[in-house]
Amino acid sequence: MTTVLKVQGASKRFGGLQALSDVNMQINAGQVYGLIGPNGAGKTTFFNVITGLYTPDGGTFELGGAPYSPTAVHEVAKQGIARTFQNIRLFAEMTAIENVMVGRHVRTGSGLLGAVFRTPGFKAEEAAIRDRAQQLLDYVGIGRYAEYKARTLSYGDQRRLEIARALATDPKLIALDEPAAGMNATEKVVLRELIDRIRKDGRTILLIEHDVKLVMGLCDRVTVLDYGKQIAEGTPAEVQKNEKVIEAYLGAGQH
Ligand SMILES: Nc1ncnc2c1ncn2[C@@H]1O[C@H](COP(=O)(O)OP(=O)(O)OP(=O)(O)O)[C@@H](O)[C@H]1O
Repeated sequence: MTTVLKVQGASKRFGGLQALSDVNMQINAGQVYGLIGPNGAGKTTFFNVITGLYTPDGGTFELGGAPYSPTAVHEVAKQGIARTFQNIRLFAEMTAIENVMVGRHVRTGSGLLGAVFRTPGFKAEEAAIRDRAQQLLDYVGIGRYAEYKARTLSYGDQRRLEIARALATDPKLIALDEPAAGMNATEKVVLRELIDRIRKDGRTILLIEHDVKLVMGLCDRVTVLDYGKQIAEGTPAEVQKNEKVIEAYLGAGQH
């Protein structure tokens, strides 16, 4: 089995607060891996650390068998981790397809500056990139909105657009930060089908999610954080029975 992401001893402190202490994670190719825990447990901090948004205080990081140092977001994207955000971060005034095209430029020669200045190299690549972006919009189910401004899409569709943009970088690992947040039951079903399809198409997914039903239904393995510590790791069935996990959730007033 190929390991896609291997993290050992990830730690991050904010002043007096140990937001992550010594967290380990191994995600194998083709897995959907869940990261759960009560509010403030450190899930987003972990995402921010592995994607280069926060500099870790400690830890070793491997992606696709090679060490990587998560020091800059752009470098991590190039290395092969793409992510979405809890608070959607799209270019609101750009069209859906342009948002995906920006994602694709991580993988092309002319880069974002080429896109901005429309260099000759950029123009040559643009048609192919646009085709690929349209395919990705179709893939996530919002192809008909390609020319709509991102801000005019429904919340659920904006989340799917973020996933399309992440996929555009051809990532080794796609990290989804609460993709179901704010979605209604019907949208959640569609999202679940999409994540399942992404996995079947050979991608590896790391998922932060509050919707425990969604996590338990989708994930192969789960890590549970509480106050920055990893209190459980295992299959959804194992984790659900774990006493520490039950306590952590009840203590946080969640069920
Ligand atoms: N940039 C920061 N500066 C200071 N403290 C931070 C920062 N980012 C996160 N924290 C703190 O670290 C702890 C973990 O926060 P984090 O956002 O990672 O939790 P979470 O599990 O993602 O929570 P939620 O489910 O509410 O999103 C919290 O106590 C939070 O206040």
